[in-house]
Amino acid sequence: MTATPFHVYDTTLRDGAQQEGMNLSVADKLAIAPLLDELGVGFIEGGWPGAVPKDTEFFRRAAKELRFSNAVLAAFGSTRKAGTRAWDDPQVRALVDSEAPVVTLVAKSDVRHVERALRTTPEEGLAMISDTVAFLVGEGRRVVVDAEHFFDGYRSDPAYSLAAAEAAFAAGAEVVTLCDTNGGMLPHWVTDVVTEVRESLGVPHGRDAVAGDRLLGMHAHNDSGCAVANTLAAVAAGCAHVQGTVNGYGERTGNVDLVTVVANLELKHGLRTLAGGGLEEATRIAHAVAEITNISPYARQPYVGASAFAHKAGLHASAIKVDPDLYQHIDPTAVGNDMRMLVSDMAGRASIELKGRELGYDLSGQGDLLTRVTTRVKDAEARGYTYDAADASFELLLREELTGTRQTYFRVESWRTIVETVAGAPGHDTAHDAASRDADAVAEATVKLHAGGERVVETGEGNGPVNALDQALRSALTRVYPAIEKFELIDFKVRILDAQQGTDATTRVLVETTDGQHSWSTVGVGPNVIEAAWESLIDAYVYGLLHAGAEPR
Ligand SMILES: CC(=O)SCCNC(=O)CCNC(=O)[C@H](O)C(C)(C)COP(=O)(O)OP(=O)(O)OC[C@H]1O[C@@H](n2cnc3c(N)ncnc32)[C@H](O)[C@@H]1OP(=O)(O)O
Ligand SMILES: CC(=O)C(=O)O
Repeated sequence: MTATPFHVYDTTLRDGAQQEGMNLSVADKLAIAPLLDELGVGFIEGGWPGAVPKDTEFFRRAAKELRFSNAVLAAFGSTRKAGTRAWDDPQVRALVDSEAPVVTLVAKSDVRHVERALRTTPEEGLAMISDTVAFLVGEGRRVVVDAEHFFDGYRSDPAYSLAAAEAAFAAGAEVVTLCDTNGGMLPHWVTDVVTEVRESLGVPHGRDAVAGDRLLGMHAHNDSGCAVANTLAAVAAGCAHVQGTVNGYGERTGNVDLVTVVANLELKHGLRTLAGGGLEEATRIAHAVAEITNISPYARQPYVGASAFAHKAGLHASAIKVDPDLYQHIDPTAVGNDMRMLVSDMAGRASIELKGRELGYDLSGQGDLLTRVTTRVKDAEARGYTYDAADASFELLLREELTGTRQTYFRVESWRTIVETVAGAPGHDTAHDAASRDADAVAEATVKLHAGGERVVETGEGNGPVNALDQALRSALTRVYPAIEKFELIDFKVRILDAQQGTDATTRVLVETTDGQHSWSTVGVGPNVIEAAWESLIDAYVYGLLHAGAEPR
């Protein structure tokens, strides 16, 4: 007998899509599925054919268009309706028609749900499970049974929940997944229930299972904040199949984050769960899925978040300089992530040295320089600057200390901006209220500067003063520095730092700029929002020119 491989079962395309605000098209699903296969999951649940028209179409196209290296497709659906026959139930037939080799049936295993939600008898509830599983097995399908509300049901009436699981196994189900549908379980409850169920049903522990053995699975939701812990507890207690979603998408507070689960199992328990070394691609894949779902990745997500290995405190950096393991639970490359140093008022010299290394500057052995930069950063942060969100401004500061001079591509003589509403302008209606007149405001900016051996005076128009300044600066500089044509301001964040000062408050402006390939962030601070934005904008242009390799003219 060969050992049964551990099952990693992804339900991003089905339960993940049940997340509020998520709406996956067929094309989105067809684009996500290959990423899940690349990650190395064994099962990809594509949706509920027969119930959701897009899912029916997904299975139709997937059968023709997708070829997986690691995964098989699973079609999800429910057991037959009460009082019907499985082969007559159109939704059960749609599961067969989907041509998915695996069918996952949601089945009621809490007798209270059978009586109150299905409005049928406990006996008919069990027959619905056995008939449907037996029919699908007869149709040549591998069957997984998702025993809905299993933990709640078992804690209230263990005999019925066990009978539901036994009915599924006896009819030929390969896996019975114990579902914490309401997500309220705690890890020690999960340990107790899984252990008792295994013993009652004669299911071997996952680590001892061989082909043909009954297997238990775990399907966790995160309502109690314990989804990962509950899934790990279930595996430790003997489950050999885990279900979850990439990025923890799902109903309410989400399903368990499958990447966190497999990273813990592989890196902490030494269990082989994914095919083909996909864990090292996990960060890229999780972010690529987030691009398709159009939900911004969560920076503090375990393992794959942008902040998962970002270090801010100076003391952490000083130890990391000796050995990164001193302040990291794993090597970030194991999940395809990177260590990053954040520079802020909490930085020490070690933070600056490591940040310098990250940016390509070897600052080792330059104690005085490190002290000067650390002091400048702390002083500037006390005045409102923030460098952990503005790497480009930090690099300009560092270069200034390294070279003793600030790189200048142009010398600004003056700048000015005006905002006005023009009566009679297209779309302007003088009869409107004040709020609508504000909507017609236009901005104009003038910059006077010296570049390329000339004095240049340019104006720019925009929908706001910063946009107008950006336009004017661009017009003034592009002829001398053509690289600027590719620069685009993509984000602009304003924060009032001492709000109790009212209109006298200090303002911080963060600007993000791209050249189409890379993006960089800069910071400016001032009593006036436009002044702060101007400072940030100038840093953005200087940094962009520096990295474009422009020669000052
Ligand atoms: C825990 C989970 O997340 S399970 C996945 C849930 N996902 C979804 O619900 C998304 C897709 N769902 C849908 O498109 C629709 O809800 C459908 C097509 C499934 C059902 O819609 P409708 O046919 O309009 O039925 P309606 O919502 O009124 O009632 C559901 C029916 O399913 C029955 N049912 C519910 N659970 C089960 C089950 N596990 N097994 C068999 N029948 C079930 C109910 O008893 C009810 O039957 P009735 O029509 O005889 O009263
Ligand atoms: C099956 C499922 O999605 C649940 O019980 O949560």
